[in-house]
Amino acid sequence: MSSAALKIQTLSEEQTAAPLLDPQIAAEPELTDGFHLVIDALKLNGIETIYGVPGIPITDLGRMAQAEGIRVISFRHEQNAGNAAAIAGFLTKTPGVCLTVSAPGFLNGLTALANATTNCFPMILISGSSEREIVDLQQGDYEEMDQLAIAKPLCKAAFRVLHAEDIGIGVARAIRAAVSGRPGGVYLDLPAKLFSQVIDAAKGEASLVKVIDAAPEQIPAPSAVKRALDLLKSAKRPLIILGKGAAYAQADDEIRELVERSGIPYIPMSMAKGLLPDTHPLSAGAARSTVLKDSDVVLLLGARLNWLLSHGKGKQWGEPGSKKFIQVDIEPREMDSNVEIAAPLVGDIGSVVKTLLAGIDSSWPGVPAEWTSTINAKKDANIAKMEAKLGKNAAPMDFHGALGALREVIKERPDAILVNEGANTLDLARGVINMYQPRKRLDVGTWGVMGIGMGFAIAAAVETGKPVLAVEGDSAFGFSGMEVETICRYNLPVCIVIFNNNGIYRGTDTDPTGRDPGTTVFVPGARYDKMMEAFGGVGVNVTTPDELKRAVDAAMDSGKPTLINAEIDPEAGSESGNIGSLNPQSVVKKKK
Ligand SMILES: CC(C)(COP(=O)(O)OP(=O)(O)OC[C@H]1O[C@@H](n2cnc3c(N)ncnc32)[C@H](O)[C@@H]1OP(=O)(O)O)[C@@H](O)C(=O)NCCC(=O)NCCSC=O
Repeated sequence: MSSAALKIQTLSEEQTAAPLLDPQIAAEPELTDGFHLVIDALKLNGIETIYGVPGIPITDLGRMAQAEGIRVISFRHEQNAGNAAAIAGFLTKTPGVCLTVSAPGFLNGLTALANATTNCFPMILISGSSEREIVDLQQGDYEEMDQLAIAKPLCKAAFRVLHAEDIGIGVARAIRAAVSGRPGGVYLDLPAKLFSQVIDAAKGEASLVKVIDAAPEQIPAPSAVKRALDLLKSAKRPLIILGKGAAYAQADDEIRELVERSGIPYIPMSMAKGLLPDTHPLSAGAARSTVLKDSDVVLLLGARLNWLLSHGKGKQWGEPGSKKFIQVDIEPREMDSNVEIAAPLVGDIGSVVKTLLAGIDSSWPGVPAEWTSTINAKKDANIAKMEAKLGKNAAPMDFHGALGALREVIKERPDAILVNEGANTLDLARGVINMYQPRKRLDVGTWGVMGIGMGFAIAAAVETGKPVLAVEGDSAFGFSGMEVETICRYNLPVCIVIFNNNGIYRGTDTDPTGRDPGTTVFVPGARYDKMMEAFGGVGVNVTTPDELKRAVDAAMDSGKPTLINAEIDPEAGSESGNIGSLNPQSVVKKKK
């Protein structure tokens, strides 16, 4: 029986005083209300978890959802709850739900919603909102704001439900919009009055909608597949680029087969690492510059030609006109967004890869040995260069020494989830820490946004039950650090390692006037581990890679919430990590 069925009986005083089996009461229709209908609609559509922050007007919604068996994870800030919902969507292909209060809470969640949309993560931000009548006349309601209008440009779709009988269709629209086609963020506005609207339970139940086949397969046209295969066959130096769209698709076996059967070298974008193990012989990740520059045909599989790939042009891509692109994407308008796409393949990744595989048969020409040996030579040289930097067990630690220790942790526990954010901490970890399984590396994504750390870590632990290692720059951690309390409260198997070099990029900046600290430095020698201890978790301070490895091993084995403050040399680190070239710098000297 649905939760809508028992609920509310509005009894007059005389009725309450009457005997229990009074036929007059038995004849009362069963009632339900907006609160229960929202919960029923979510449950009907397989939503098992809500990430949010309680408050007016959704406090009771959270309580009731918990009572009805939905897992409700309450955060300390909406942005972190939103990030959790977004990554839950990425991991499960079901929209992650974030629940926030009106105006300020809604705005706090909006960054995560916009980030989810940019990254193509399916997510629904449900916010309570103030009374329409007062908001529209701008009469100064509590937390007055036209939230729907504000959300619209920042997400894929935005809906408002005004009547209890429309809750079912509103939730269904939100779910379908989030996951169908290119996934993204959806906003669902639920004004406070809606929750207490009472309607007949049977009518309410009949109004619920179960979304059938929320993200239908999209099969590419045979002519488009032939065009792509012909181009791929003609290549002398082919390359596959795996993006996080490929990781999202959960077509892991087919993608692996495509790479292995075609013999084409591949590079993974950051969150596609582990789709095939980074140690795979066809991985060209350690020869990135070479393959981007020298390849002649590039198959983009769920990867977009945005800033992370230098928009598909310029020095990094070799001689102008030297490249032909095949692009696989579910969104037709992605094609030609930066350069000409010679063979657009529009469809869902799973369906497209299956059709490509059908064309890779015994007549497949294979990949010229000259190309693979060029790649292997570059790979070996870069790997040897990298190895020389790892394994230094000195204090103070540099980034490579510390990351060398963490590389071993993931090698020994390939099913653990790695969350990673920072500048140097992100860029260097991406290269050093090999991944072995799909969707195990979660990071700053398309925007390079800081602040995803604790939200991602919490959702990863909740959704997968696997141990999570969050490798955080000290600055990046600060954006969501208060959620260590949430991690302790829910006793989640999350181990946070903070690369603490006393500042952003480095810890050595100074104020030329001598008045204040430099703009990029933090309190020197801060002990982030004490934050975790304050909430009953395990805090450890380490100064060498050996100590770091021991502490992380203990945390991953015990599953206890742990925060390890890893003291990194304040001199270590470079400006903006390795994307410093994007950071404008003044060349004009100020006149005295
Ligand atoms: C833009 C990028 C996709 C591309 O960066 P690149 O430096 O060109 O590539 P990377 O993959 O990091 O590789 C750097 C070099 O290391 C080599 N490389 C990669 N993996 C390995 C391994 N395992 N061993 C040895 N060498 C390796 C790779 O071939 C490159 O060398 P060569 O082939 O010799 O070139 C990436 O930097 C990125 O994802 N950046 C996002 C950064 C971000 O969002 N920051 C948040 C902003 S924080 C605000 O400050």
